[in-house]
Amino acid sequence: RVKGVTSSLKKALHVKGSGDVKTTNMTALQMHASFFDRDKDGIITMKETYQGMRALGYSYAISVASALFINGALSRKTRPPETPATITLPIYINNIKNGKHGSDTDAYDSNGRFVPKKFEKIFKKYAKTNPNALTEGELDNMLQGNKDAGDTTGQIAARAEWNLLYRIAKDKDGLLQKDTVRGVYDGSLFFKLEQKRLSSKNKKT
Ligand code: HEM
Repeated sequence: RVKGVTSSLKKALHVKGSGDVKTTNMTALQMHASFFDRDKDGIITMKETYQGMRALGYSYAISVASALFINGALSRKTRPPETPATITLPIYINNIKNGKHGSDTDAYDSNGRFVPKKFEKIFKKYAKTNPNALTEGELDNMLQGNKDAGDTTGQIAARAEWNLLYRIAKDKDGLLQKDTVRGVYDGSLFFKLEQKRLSSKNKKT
């Protein structure tokens, strides 16, 4: 259960009423991926990855490249054995834990559940300037520190994930706040950022 969840997240997860969101059947990693499942059918097509990225404010080029890379990397890993491969490279949210790679923070366990201790460790170890935020340099130190030997793929994937995050989620001082990073793990940050963009667009028109 996620307490204090925003109304936008509830809406996005199709939850009605004022109680907590029941996410008992979803791991944090499944919720992270679910933002991109625009039609909520459990599958993320390349088009949906692209649309999700655009909704977060990424450029056309970054969104196209991310859709190709992310779906390219995760479709085969998450496809159920009985399901035939297709060139549209869908990602299957049920099996998203199979998309985990090395050189990460371990804040998702092997089942895709959130591990608070590992999340806290990020800030204890690397947030030297401010206890509750990472500077760009500290983020780089973290990526260096998380490197597993001989794991080029994991290192590239981890760098891509954190660079993408930094781009849209840094504050006006260039800091990645702890609360913000927490929101990436259950996907709530994505819903919040989309909502923020939508409401600022509406104000302009
Ligand atoms: C704007 C888009 C995205 C951003 C900013 C982002 C960011 C992140 C971050 C920061 C992590 C944590 C890595 C760590 O703990 O070291 C992560 C993990 C992960 N993300 Fe995303 N992500 C995005 C889109 C996606 C999409 C579209 C998918 C697939 C549907 C996805 C699947 C995963 C998976 C499988 C992991 C686990 C990696 C691991 O722990 O080994 N992400 N992501």
